[in-house]
Amino acid sequence: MSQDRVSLPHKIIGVAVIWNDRAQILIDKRRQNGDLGGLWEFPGGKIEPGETVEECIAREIEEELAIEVIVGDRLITINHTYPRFHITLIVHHCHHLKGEPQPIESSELRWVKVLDLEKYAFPAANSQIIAALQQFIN
Ligand SMILES: Nc1nc2c([nH]c(=O)n2[C@H]2C[C@H](O)[C@@H](COP(=O)(O)OP(=O)(O)OP(=O)(O)O)O2)c(=O)[nH]1
Ligand SMILES: [Mg+2]
Repeated sequence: MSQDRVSLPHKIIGVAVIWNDRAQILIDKRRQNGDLGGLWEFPGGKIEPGETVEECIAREIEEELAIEVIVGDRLITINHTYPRFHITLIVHHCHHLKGEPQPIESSELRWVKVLDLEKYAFPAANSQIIAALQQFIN
């Protein structure tokens, strides 16, 4: 059977835009192997059953980066279809509280200004997040 639209898996992801006190955002580089390998992203991961998006984001950030954040307002929700799955990205602003971020599940971390985000290669779904951030700072 061919993989038509409706048969694709749907991932629902909590995504963090983590701000520091210098108005920079934390981005991570996905490992080279696997889906969207080598691209930069905002930290986050799948919402587990029974979990709110805020709980998911706080948990993923602890697991992926070993830091504590305050999860704040929602920036945007994006639906996107990749060749092999559908994705919903629920993106929240977060504030970095404590801990030095560690690249536990990624190959690299970087604090960047919103205006520098365009220098990094992100997955296709992220262009709407970056546009929302550019609007947010204006
Ligand atoms: N965290 C995060 N994921 C993103 C972004 N943009 C984007 O397309 N994604 C996609 C990549 C992944 O397919 C999914 C994130 O879920 P995940 O971190 O649990 O997935 P994964 O591919 O690393 O692992 P898995 O599905 O094999 O368990 O969302 C982004 O900015 N941040
Ligand atoms: Mg993840």
